Amino acid sequence: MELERNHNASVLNDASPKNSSRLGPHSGLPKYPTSAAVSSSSLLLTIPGKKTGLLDDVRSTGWLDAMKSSSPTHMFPNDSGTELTENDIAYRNWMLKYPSALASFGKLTSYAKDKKVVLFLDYDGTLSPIVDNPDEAYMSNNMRLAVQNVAKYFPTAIISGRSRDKVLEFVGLTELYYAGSHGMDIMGPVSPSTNTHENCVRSTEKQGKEVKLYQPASEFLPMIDEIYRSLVEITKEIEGSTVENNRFCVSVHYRNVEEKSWTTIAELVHDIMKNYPRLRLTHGRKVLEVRPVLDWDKGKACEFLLKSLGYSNSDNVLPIYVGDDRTDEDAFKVLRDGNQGFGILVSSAPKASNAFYSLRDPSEVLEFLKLVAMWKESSAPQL
Ligand SMILES: O=P(O)(O)OC[C@H]1O[C@H](O[C@H]2O[C@H](CO)[C@@H](O)[C@H](O)[C@H]2O)[C@H](O)[C@@H](O)[C@@H]1O
Repeated sequence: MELERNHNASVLNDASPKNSSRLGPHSGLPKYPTSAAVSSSSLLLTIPGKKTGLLDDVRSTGWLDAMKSSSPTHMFPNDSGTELTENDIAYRNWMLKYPSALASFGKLTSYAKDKKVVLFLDYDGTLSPIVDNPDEAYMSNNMRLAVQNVAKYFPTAIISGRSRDKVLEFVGLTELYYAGSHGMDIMGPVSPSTNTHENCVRSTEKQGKEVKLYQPASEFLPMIDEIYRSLVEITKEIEGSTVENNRFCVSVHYRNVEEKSWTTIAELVHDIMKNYPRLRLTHGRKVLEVRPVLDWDKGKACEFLLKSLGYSNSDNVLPIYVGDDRTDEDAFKVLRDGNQGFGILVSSAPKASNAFYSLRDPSEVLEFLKLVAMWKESSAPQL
């Protein structure tokens, strides 16, 4: 599995930022204009030529392996004093490399001293538990309150694979910044620093607030709508499958599909993708995600938002990104490579990551956010 290999290759030995000085695909006839004709051409990714046409590509390219491993079995370390299982031991060993952000909170606050903390939060599996029905992935009121509290003190952005409107509907907090469609639909602060970006426009959101909208994949909208309709059509006979239109990308869910039909679903999606060389496929948690071939992801979205906030190349900022999914790794990597903050991986199973710290599940994310707000409240100057 390519992603796993990449992560293993890029994970550093020292999981703590302490040693850091700052902190720390497809061919076929194109149906749409080629890169020369699109305004975001500088963001277009080059995808290696696809091997010619066999259906067993699905197996040879590792799609099925990736589908099977896309949502790891949950393992809960045994804290009750009884004998540890192999899984418990594996998780504990893994935590040596990715320490708990709760247990390491003192250390984290020492990095944050005299810096402006900026919080980036993924939605599904981070703020809301993973559930069978994507339309019912609600976050708890306690979580909402905790996010609202941290946002009083720190610029806070939600970075999700969902459409921006959908994630805003779930979160319901207008004081935050939002990046939907894996960062391809950003609603951020108005600032002159990002005005030079193409596809960047000022807008007024429903509550009258002036915001900046950045949608680097806007010319892909007709293509995304078209493939969404085709995916709905071809998967309609597969019991349990659902297709979600996330505006600039599409999710094909197979969480509720019997495992024996996964090959069929993979082959159907693979076949359709052959007609769309300008779209690519990534894997999430029991979901296949179709998105534009664009050099833009959650990591780029973080960089864009930091720049909009006036913090690019700043030593005085500590960005913290909390996420559970493979797509969050792009953001973890940006922070790690830039020595400019750290990622916190939400996972109850060991996995290679570019994050520095870990939290086990959304309930620990809640505790973490509460601690962050309490820390700020207790360190605020008394009037
Ligand atoms: O970036 P995220 O906010 O984590 O969004 C990633 C995908 O999340 C959703 O799917 C996942 O959560 C669902 C609800 O718990 C679950 O049923 C599904 O199996 C998971 O893959 C969302 O529905 C997708 O569109 C997002 O791309």
